[in-house]
Amino acid sequence: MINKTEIYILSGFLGSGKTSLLKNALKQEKENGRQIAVIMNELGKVSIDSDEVEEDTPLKELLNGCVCCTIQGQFETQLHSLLQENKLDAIYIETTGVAHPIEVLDACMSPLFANDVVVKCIVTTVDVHRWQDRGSLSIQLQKLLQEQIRHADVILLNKADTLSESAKAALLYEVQSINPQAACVFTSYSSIQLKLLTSAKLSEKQAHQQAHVEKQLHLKTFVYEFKNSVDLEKFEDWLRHTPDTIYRMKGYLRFTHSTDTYSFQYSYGMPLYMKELLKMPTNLVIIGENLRHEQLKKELTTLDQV
Ligand SMILES: Nc1nc2c(ncn2[C@@H]2O[C@H](COP(=O)(O)OP(=O)(O)OP(=O)(O)O)[C@@H](O)[C@H]2O)c(=O)[nH]1
Repeated sequence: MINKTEIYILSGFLGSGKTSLLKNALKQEKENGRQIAVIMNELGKVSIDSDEVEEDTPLKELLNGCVCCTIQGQFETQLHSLLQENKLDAIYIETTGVAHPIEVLDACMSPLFANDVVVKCIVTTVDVHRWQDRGSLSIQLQKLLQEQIRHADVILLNKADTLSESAKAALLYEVQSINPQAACVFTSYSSIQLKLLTSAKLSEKQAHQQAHVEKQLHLKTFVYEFKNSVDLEKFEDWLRHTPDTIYRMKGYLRFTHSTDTYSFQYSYGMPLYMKELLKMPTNLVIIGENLRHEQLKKELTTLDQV
């Protein structure tokens, strides 16, 4: 089997330490001899942080918009071309400080290449001082900080060197009450051992262990490749019975009633089908929490019968 390219999503509020983390990770990846590319997304027209990436690392910049809002299509194109032009072990994506992790994950899982990549983990850096003062932020930004923590697999509580032990304990308690599953570490200048990220089979392992006890799980993705055309009615019936912890589905499908390929989008319970002019790979990408991979596979295989 061809090795999939690992994707690491670096999330976290403005100034929380994402670029420091990226620099750190790239240095260690280089020492390990792995081939890495970087996508940097910044809101401004000019990238400042891209100078931090050495010239031999393929770099794509997405400026003047946020992956998760205005430029998702552009992001997918860039990711696709990075994957086609290079043989990569991993891609690091530094998101804007205001990106929402689910939307970024969504953008990484285009049905065009979902089978060639594996999103290893979402890492969220938290500026502990900003967190302590979060009451001064707008409600929306406070909510975003929480969401960035809630959906992370690894959380770096950064700029923690000046915190007292009791302040650390209180902080850890707060963060873990939002996200009990993530690995949480206190850091200074986002300094970590790369293993914390690369061994983040973590989320899969946790998912597996916890599937038996029905605890809340992390955000997961699942890709199914259809071999055959599908009966639309049965497909819609299946959709109606999917759990509401599935936030998003997208892909390309062929139906028994037509020779065309359809693009399929599904969010907030609403399916949308559109005729595709090109022949696309019939992948279905599913994003959600508590995804039961085996169950989904079984159900989709049943639909996928001639
Ligand atoms: N004192 C202190 N400063 C830090 C620490 N980590 C990062 N900084 C500084 O905080 C600033 C922001 O860090 P970055 O790594 O650029 O953070 P970022 O999340 O990439 O920032 P944006 O790209 O603006 O969203 C920089 O000036 C860093 O040098 C830390 O642990 N302690």
